[in-house]
Amino acid sequence: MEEEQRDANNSWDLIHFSLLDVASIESRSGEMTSSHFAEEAPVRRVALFGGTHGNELSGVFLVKHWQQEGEPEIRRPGLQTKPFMANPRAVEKCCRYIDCDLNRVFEKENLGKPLAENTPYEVQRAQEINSIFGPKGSRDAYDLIFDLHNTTANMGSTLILESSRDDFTIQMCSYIKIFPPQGALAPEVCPVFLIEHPHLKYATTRSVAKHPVGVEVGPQPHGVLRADILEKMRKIVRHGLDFIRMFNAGQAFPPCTIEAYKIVEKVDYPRGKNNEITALIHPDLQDQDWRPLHPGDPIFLTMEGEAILYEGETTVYPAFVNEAAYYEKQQAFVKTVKEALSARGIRVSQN
Ligand SMILES: CC(=O)N[C@@H](CC(=O)O)C(=O)O
Ligand SMILES: [Zn+2]
Repeated sequence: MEEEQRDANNSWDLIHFSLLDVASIESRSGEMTSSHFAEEAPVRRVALFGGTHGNELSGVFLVKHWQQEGEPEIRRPGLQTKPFMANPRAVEKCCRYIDCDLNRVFEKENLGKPLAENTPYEVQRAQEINSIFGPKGSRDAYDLIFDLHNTTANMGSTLILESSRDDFTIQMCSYIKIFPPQGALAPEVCPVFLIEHPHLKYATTRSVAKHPVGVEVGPQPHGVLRADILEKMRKIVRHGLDFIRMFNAGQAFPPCTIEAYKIVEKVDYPRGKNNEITALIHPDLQDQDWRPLHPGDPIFLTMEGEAILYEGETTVYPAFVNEAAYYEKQQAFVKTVKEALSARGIRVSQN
């Protein structure tokens, strides 16, 4: 991403940092200690999932590598890190999924369903994953899962969070975004995408862990490996693991506020009578993920050359623009809004 946006993001962070209201942070916490740090359990069991979608090859390739190499890159003192291929049958076929999207089936209902002959492969696999890394929502669940994805959209290195109340993952994102030398991925920014929403949230594979973290790096076509994209994903994982190690070792992290993009709406393509797509993503919107979309800006282009405009009343920030995997989900892009995400100060509990 370009300098301009990075500067904008940084100044935005700074403004909100200086406005940080410590009293409101304190009021969120019953457990706050006298020095204003919430104590959290150590994060000891961490899984690295690749191949949740079998054609998103950065994660597939990294997980295969880490499994072979005996994990030197991902080993950290006091941490158990497990690289894991989430959908091996889809990986083998280099397709997103076999029967249904694995990254949508982790509702409690599916996880507890008795298996039958016609149970989709991914639902069976979800139950296996839940028994290895969950059970979802229980004390026995893995502490944290990094779930590695690629997108065909120009989203850069995006971190996906599921909850605005998960101090640990917000602190981790803050560390990855802004810590020395100038942010782990400098000069690139690392947008944080929040999928918390009453209807739009989906039941992800990583949601079996206590702290789910999605890593979404693009643009990369499905079924293709790009060295630049792989390197970005790898850096995020390394810095994420460093953060966990420092936290477990007793480092305290002060309250922080980061900029996030929160999902507000999915937008479908214009469609004709037989539900066929009648317009393409407009060239002015293509590759413009995380850039402001203002009322009146073009979003689609018909075959007759007519621009279809964004008719909303407020500026939004599009993401997953022209994601290949979302044509079947009837989704051309998602609208997000900027939101400040605050976390309490945290440090590891001693008992
Ligand atoms: C392109 C793609 O697969 N994106 C992921 C996003 C996520 O992991 O939350 C998905 O739709 O499951
Ligand atoms: Zn994916």
